[in-house]
Amino acid sequence: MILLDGKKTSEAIQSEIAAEVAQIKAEGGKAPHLAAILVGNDGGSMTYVNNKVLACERVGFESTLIHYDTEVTEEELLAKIKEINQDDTVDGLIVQLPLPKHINANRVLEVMDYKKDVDGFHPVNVGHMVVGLPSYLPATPYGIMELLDRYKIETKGKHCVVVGRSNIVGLPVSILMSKCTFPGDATVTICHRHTVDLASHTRQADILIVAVGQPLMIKADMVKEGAVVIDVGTTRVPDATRERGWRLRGDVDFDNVASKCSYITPVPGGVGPLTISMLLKNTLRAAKKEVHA
Ligand SMILES: Nc1nc2c(c(=O)[nH]1)N[C@@H](CN(C=O)c1ccc(C(=O)N[C@@H](CCC(=O)O)C(=O)O)cc1)CN2
Repeated sequence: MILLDGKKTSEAIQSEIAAEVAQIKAEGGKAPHLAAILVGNDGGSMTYVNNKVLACERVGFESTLIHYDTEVTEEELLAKIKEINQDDTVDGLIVQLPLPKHINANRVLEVMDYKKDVDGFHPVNVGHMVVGLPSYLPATPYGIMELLDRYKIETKGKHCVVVGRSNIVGLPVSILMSKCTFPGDATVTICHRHTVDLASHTRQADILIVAVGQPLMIKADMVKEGAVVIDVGTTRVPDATRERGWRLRGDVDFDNVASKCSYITPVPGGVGPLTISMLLKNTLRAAKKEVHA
């Protein structure tokens, strides 16, 4: 079994980005600039956004964090997004998800300038991704593709089973895996909450990607011998033995599944860190006007 080391891969990607940014600056160019909007005080969301800001500093980007109380109105949020759309000093904009229930996330994503949508969630970028036009790929699926690529894992003709159909991970990764690219060219099955006999599907997977947020849902008897297993889950579960009172759990029962796999991602240290590096990569591409002129 080979561990897919997301932390090490993420560090390598960030070093590559930092070198490119240093070069841009040395040639008199400006640093890429990411603006991040956070609403509310959810512990996980605050950690992720703070880590994004720290990662920006590490690679030499500029960043702006805009933090609203949970009570912010949708109108206020939309007005801020429109203001940033017009701000030529900002290359990339993200709104951390999930948003509070009183805010319509689709309206928020649609009002964003798709040229600055470095999360790749705007319908224009989603559509471009589907038909193979230049687009920002959503960071987590992009990270999964990067991991498969860097570890040279064969995907062509393989059966890839994706568990979960979210717009952030499950749906886009299933599209990317089915496309005629490397990694890709896989035969893809998407499973979700209404799938009957989930195990009968997951057991057929050469590549199993799980993104449901249900700790330890995938047990050893649900995985084929020699499968590649990508665990996207990062749920905080109470744990009194830890100083912070919780620990992170993936969707896969790693301790019992790992020995059956050819490759597997750990949690933490698997797909999560790549999400941040691929966001940086998209922001760099935005600054270079590489995706949309
Ligand atoms: N606007 C967005 N919102 C959300 C996205 C996204 O891509 N854009 N994805 C997730 C959360 N997410 C990034 O925002 C994210 C999740 C996990 C990690 C990560 O590094 N996880 C570490 C553990 C970190 C910890 O201690 O909690 C790991 O798995 O090793 C980074 C980013 C939903 N919202």
